[in-house]
Amino acid sequence: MATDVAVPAPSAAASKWKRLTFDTEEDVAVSLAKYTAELSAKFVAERGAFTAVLSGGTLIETLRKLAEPPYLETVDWSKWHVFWVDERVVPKDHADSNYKLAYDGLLSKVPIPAGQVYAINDALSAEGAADDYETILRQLVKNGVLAMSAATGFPKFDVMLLGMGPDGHIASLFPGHPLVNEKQKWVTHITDSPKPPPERITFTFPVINSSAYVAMVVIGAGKAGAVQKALSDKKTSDLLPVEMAVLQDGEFTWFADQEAVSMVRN
Ligand SMILES: O=C1O[C@H](COP(=O)(O)O)[C@@H](O)[C@H](O)[C@H]1O
Repeated sequence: MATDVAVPAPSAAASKWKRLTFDTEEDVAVSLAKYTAELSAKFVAERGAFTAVLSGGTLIETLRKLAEPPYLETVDWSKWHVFWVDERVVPKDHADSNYKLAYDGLLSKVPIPAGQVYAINDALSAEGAADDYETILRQLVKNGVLAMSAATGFPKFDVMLLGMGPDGHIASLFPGHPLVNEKQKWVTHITDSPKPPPERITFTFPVINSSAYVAMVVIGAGKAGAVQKALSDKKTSDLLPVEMAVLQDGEFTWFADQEAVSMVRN
């Protein structure tokens, strides 16, 4: 059972925002698969392609129902283009790789053409891999696969399916780290991530905030403190990264279980 709350986000008065709360993680997984499949159908019909950005972490497990019937058969996987909002700079077969996590949990089970899955070049340094990934994105904009936001001048992905750490970090944008203030680059790198492994690449806030749709998926009591702060209408200057995700011209949806919103006052 979902509780659907659609109110202006305290930090995003101008952007569309809603919170969907479910009794269990299983219910979140059911709704997230439906949401993603519906967006895929919408964008494939409108523009003949669907650009989907994944995070690592627990998000991939909660996406599991997308690789099951009916979506396994009904989604037009041939039109999908898959990206990572962040990636650890490790070999693609390493246990810490976000690519490996998504491959094992989703991509190996659905028929997305291999050339439309944009993993990082794991032979490069963190800086080199970030520059290389941005170059690939720029080429996809030229090809018309990836849209641009008229509002921001940054790429506009059709959907970003994101998780959040217990500290409120999203992508590899961590609380108090200078990377949260990057305003020019599309993709940047970090060599001192407070969460291991230390070397990562990450989309920047201008790119995240240019998305058409963002699903922020939060499960479990470990996320409750950050969820409470993010959903509070009392904003302080020490914004968590998740509070800096404010879409310019898109729709932001929280998918939460009861435990994750257990500290939120309705
Ligand atoms: O390190 C990372 O952590 C976040 C959150 O992960 P979770 O396991 O707490 O859901 C994830 O979204 C990000 O992609 C990943 O690199």
